[in-house]
Amino acid sequence: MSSQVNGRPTGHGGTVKDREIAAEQRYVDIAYARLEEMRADAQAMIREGYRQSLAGTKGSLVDRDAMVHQAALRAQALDVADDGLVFGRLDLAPGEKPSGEVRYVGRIGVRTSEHDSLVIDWRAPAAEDFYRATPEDPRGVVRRRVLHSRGHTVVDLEDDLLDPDAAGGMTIVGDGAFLASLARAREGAMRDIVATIQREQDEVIRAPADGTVLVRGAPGTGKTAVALHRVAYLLFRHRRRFGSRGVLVVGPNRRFTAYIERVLPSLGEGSATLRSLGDLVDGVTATVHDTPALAALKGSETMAAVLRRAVADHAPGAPDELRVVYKGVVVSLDRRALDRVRGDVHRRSRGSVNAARRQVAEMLLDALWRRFTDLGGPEAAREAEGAEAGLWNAILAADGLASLDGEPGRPARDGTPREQFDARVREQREFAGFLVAFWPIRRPADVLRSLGDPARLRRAAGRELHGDDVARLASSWAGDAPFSYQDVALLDEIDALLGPPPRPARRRASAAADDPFVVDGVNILTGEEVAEDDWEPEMQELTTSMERLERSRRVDDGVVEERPEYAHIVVDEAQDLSPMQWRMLGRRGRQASWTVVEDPAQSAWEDLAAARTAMDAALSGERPSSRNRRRKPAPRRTRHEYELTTNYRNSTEIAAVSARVLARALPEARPARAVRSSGIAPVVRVLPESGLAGAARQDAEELLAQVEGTIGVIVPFHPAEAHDEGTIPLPHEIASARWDAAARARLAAGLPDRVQVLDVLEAKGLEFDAAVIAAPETVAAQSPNGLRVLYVAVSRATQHLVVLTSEPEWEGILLSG
Ligand SMILES: Nc1ncnc2c1ncn2[C@@H]1O[C@H](COP(=O)(O)OP(=O)(O)OP(=O)(O)O)[C@@H](O)[C@H]1O
Repeated sequence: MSSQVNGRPTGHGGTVKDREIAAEQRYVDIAYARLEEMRADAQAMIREGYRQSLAGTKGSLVDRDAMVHQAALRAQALDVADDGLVFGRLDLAPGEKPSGEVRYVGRIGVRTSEHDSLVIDWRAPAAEDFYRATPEDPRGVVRRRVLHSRGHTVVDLEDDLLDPDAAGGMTIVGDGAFLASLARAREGAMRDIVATIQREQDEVIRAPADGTVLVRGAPGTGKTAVALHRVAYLLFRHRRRFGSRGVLVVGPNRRFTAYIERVLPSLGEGSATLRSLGDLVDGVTATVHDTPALAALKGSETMAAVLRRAVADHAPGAPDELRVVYKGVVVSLDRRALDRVRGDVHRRSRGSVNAARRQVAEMLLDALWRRFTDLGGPEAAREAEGAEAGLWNAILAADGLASLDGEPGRPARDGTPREQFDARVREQREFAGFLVAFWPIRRPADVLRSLGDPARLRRAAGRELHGDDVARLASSWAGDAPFSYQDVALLDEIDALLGPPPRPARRRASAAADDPFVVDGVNILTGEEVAEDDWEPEMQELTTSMERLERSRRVDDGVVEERPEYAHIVVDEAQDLSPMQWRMLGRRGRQASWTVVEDPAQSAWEDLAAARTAMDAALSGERPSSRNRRRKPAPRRTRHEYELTTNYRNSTEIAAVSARVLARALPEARPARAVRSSGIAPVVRVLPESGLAGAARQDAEELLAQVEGTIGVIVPFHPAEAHDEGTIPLPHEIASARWDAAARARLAAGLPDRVQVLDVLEAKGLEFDAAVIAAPETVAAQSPNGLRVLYVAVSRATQHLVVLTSEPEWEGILLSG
């Protein structure tokens, strides 16, 4: 028999619950005392590592680095565990131990100095029952207890009785702390959920490490939370595999990555790389979104072929004639001849265009030699040479010296005529200058900007783009308009075509002596002076691969030299990725396993089928092709699919509003089940359009008094200003002009930080205690998938939802379906 209590007074020593809390506190104190000792050990190990480095041998340097690195990671994990170290307890049914075994679960594993377990790491197999046991399938667990702590202090408890028959006299304490924890105020940054992970979520977190895990679920079902906990799990269970090559987590925008960035460190995992789709390419940060129509164009796979042709076109400003003089004969290559050389090099060196200058030089020499022989050059040269030698011999004879032919040591006839020709041409300043201008090292950004010239873009477009599309695209890249989120994927595509520039040619002078392109100590292909001194790689200190990835080297002109590849990639909000964005991710994970989380019902992307095909290619490690020919399908990797069904974010009241929007956007889709009622009814107010912004501000101010946490004011999307030039705005674009950056800044002016004013695209993945949605009618009309975008907006709030509209029918749509 067990007794259920909700904090009933019990005379001495407070309530039953107080007594239980006090008992748990004693255990937690022991765990913290041990944690303190473990920390001291880690610090001692770091000191020992540095002491060894003073010994100074190369071997000890490596040992020292490894030791310090491991100890530093350990110390970091121990620090993280300091807050809420122990959060769970399992009482198992009596088995081998007559009274039943007790297991404590926490953020990290803690053992006594005799190696007995005090706390089990939440990711360890022995902790699985904590998340998986249910009354239907108790898995040997009689009671599951969640401990809520503040710092080192246990402040609350909540029990689940899973096996009443085995409970004996066990005390069960419970007052719905889990539901209460869902209603807590949101602080503007996502928190970990280790203490309350639910069974269906745990199955995803601990899913097999190979292949792809694909997770679907409606807003608020914990997809993001689960994906992040899975990263912590994978790094814990497969540290060698995932820790060395790294894990990449990709979110839709920077606001989102800022929102989730604390979760992994709070789980003790600081090593994963977190990037948004706008800053995946080093050196570029997207700040704007394109209009839906433009984004659809830029995101479509057609762009791959367009960019391939753009890269193969001549560089802006490239000379269209090459002239050299050899033995008095002028040899030149005209535009057609140069185009042939360029085309040949591009065909052979796709993916390493920037490093192909040597090939270009060799092919130019071939073409020049052919031209020279066509001109009858060798005979002319022989005559010129004969005349020249005769002249010299006459001068030498006058001085009583031997003739040139007899001079020892002078290889007057060094090499074949062709070799002599090449050597003389390479020495000419015109040739070296031409090479650099004809085959400059190109940066992806310059190539994309060059497509701001409609004539150039038209050449690259071939028959793949309509005239209007060419005009729209060109105007978006002209001048110094900021790069958009979709542009980042295009820059990565160009980068993949260009490849890295030639590696710095620091090589031994002896090797350089054999290189025909080193003329007078200068490499004419790179302009570098060749080092005189023997160069050997320095003794490099041991670094982790993460450090190497983060250092992914860049040369002065901004070309990315190495594109990191990861062992595991997590893609959040995957329903919004365009085919070109999938190609960008695919390049970073050819050997990777993947966790992909998505909600197709929240997709703003029109051509989902094309995005699916590109996703499949990326996930299977297929090398993207830019040709239209059929891809050779790569072997399909195992795919594990999951669906999350409970909405932990929205109150049932708000979930009902979002379900109505979903029913209009996608009648066949199923909303998730919300579990918590707030008793607060959503509000829809109808106002004249001109009053919407003012009312939104006023509502935000009033909500400040009603919620402790964050407030989101979500307004229609405003396309990048620069992209509007010269195009006639559509009716909904006129309306959206009211929500430009200046208008958003006015709306936010003077309000505290916990109020955020953001557009519907930025709101993806975020959540707030209260949300004010302005102009749903505009959001719905802004794109073919406008209703799905609105569905995202209305599903952001945990407690209060206020919608402001100028169209009276929206009141009915949102409140009564
Ligand atoms: N098991 C849980 N215990 C406590 N809170 C949870 C749990 N699962 C999810 N939550 C909370 O629910 C909220 C929604 O989670 P999350 O943002 O991961 O959902 P999502 O499915 O990614 O939503 P969206 O599709 O809107 O991006 C978060 O505040 C998260 O912390």
